[in-house]
Amino acid sequence: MSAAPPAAAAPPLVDVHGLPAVALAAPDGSRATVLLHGGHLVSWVTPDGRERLFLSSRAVFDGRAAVRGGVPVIFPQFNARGPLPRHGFARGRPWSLVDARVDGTDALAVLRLADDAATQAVWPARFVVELTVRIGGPRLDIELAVEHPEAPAQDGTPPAPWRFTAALHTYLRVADVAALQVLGLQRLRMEDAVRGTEQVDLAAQLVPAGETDRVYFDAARPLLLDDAQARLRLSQQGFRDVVVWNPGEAKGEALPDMGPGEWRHMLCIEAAQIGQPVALAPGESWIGRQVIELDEAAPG
Ligand SMILES: O=P(O)(O)OC[C@H]1O[C@H](O)[C@H](O)[C@@H](O)[C@@H]1O
Repeated sequence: MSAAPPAAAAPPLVDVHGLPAVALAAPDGSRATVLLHGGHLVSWVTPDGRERLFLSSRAVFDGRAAVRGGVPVIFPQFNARGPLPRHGFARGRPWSLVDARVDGTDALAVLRLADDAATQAVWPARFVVELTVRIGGPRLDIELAVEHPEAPAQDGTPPAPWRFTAALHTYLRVADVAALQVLGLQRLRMEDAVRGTEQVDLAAQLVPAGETDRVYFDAARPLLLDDAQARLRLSQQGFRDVVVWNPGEAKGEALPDMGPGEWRHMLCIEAAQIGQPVALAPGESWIGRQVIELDEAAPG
């Protein structure tokens, strides 16, 4: 898909390891960088100057592969739960910049991905996906809007309903994955891909120990991530499920695009829609959002 021209007020694109990106700067000093490749947020810096997202030192920026870190957009299929390549195709496609500006105390960017010949070759659906990244204060707000347009495809095929799963696959930077806890997941139905079990999680907190790969379903309450450096509050709307992932030592060291030992400094807490795929008829749309806030009462 060719990139749409940015809106008049949009800042010039910057270069991130050879890929075009939009750089956001809010009046309070918070900053973010979003690659057009994948609509991929790769950096979020809070006003205190601290990077809050993990980005692998060996991330591949070749304009095809998914970047290891930041916030990959997973659409229209989560993981291997369908016929498409793992995690769908949105994270490997070129998105276009629709808007980027300062809005009061915030800075925001809007990026768009629409179906084209390449997506239709693997997934015969007409779609428009818009990602809005908004920063300001100690807060990151990411919205994913998915629309089923009413118009027929270019070849005249009438629009038909389709279903998708999705996630904002957020890689949080943590001091030490073995010394943190996630609160708010108790009493949720959970699929544990490491143990191959499905159960209701009764633990008051999740303390990742080794490889962790879990889907928690119908996670309605906000989560807290406490580590030595900060307390983050994560909330979501639209997305019903939460994924918590860390590859652990053996798989983390084996990932070709993860630097040595770096798996210790990341934890993915993903706002996801997995258990109940969303069905959209022509003209319908769906919105999911993940909001991450630094709790300033905590140390760090
Ligand atoms: O390596 P990727 O394709 O980016 O996937 C990374 C991870 O994503 C999700 O969190 C899944 O639950 C994991 O099973 C998967 O390993």
